[in-house]
Amino acid sequence: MANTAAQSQQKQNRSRAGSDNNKKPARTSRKKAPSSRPNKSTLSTRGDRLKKRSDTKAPAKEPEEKEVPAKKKRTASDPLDRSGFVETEKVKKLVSRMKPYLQAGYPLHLTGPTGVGKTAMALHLAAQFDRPVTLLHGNHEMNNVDLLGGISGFTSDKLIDNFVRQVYKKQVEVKEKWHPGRLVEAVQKGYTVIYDEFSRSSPETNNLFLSVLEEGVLPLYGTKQKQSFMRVHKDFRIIFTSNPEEYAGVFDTQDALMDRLITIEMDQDRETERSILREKTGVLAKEADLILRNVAKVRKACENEGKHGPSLRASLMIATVCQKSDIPISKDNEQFIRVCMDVLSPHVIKCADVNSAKEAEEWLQEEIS
Ligand SMILES: Nc1ncnc2c1ncn2[C@@H]1O[C@H](COP(=O)(O)OP(=O)(O)OP(=O)(O)O)[C@@H](O)[C@H]1O
Repeated sequence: MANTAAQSQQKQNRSRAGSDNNKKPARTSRKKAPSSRPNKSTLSTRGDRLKKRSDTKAPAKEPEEKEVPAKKKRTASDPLDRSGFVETEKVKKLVSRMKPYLQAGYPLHLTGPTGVGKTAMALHLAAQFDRPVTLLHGNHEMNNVDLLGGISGFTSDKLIDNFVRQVYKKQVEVKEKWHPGRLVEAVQKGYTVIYDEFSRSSPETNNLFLSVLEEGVLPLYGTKQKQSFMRVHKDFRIIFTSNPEEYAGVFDTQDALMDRLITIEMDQDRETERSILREKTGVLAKEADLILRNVAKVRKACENEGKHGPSLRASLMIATVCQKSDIPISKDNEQFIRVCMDVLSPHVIKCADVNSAKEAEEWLQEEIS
């Protein structure tokens, strides 16, 4: 009891002190609660004032997540690292011919035989715009779900009301969860899309691109979203690649889509191939010439049959293997001839008048040594 009386007395004293403080604030209370206003004596100039203000500005919100330009994220093993891209005069001219179309927002279509450098060029062009790059690879199984996304499961909200013991109420709300496809993200955020070998996909799938390219909207067919379409971001760009030889037997490229593309035909001359081979593998000029000559002989045989022969890829393979295994690149070296045969035989079987791998090797032995 005595204790309670003492406590009540203390309480009264505190409340009196508090009312005194209201009239005339005590120094101590000021110290305890420093004003958020800066001290005048330290703000003699406007510059100082501005400085102080910005210094005292609290980090109001989480820093916004900024998109790192594609260029800065690249590493040597990244396909978007273009440091290995060889720009000869011819390649430079081609780049400056094609870039303005993309800059103006038009879709570009690179066409040409296999291995001519369409994908390499598309990646190089895409890297010019410092936007993230989305790679799509055409195939007959690709459908709208791959591009637009689909329902990838459910989310459920469960509410259990068990406040009164005898009453138990459970409410479950189940919602379908939509996982946006890669085209949706690219269209929404303004990425550069490379749609490699687009003619391998069915015309029904490629129909999606008609309204993207013409009306600047992506229809969200079958996604069960409230909005039926999405506006295309102003930075969105797209580069298609295709191999005309593949049109036969695959799907006919729809005229409507082709009509919306700016199509550039690509080929590769000996000089460009030579520069790429030398820069990418480090072989000497005479070594590059020997490899290119051997490949050219098989190409010629293929052309005579109306077929496309070995591409620059074959030359790169031969040069890389020889460089990595210290195989002398010389027509008198057995190991080198062996590598050429292994790389080129399948093409000889396809093009020359031979019936077996053995005959192909004999053909090559005669032609390249
Ligand atoms: N300018 C270049 N600089 C460096 N490498 C290149 C260049 N052009 C082509 N290449 C190389 O040549 C090879 C074939 O090029 P790429 O894959 O781009 O051909 P493609 O035309 O897309 O072939 P496909 O139709 O078979 O897909 C690749 O190894 C590529 O890196």
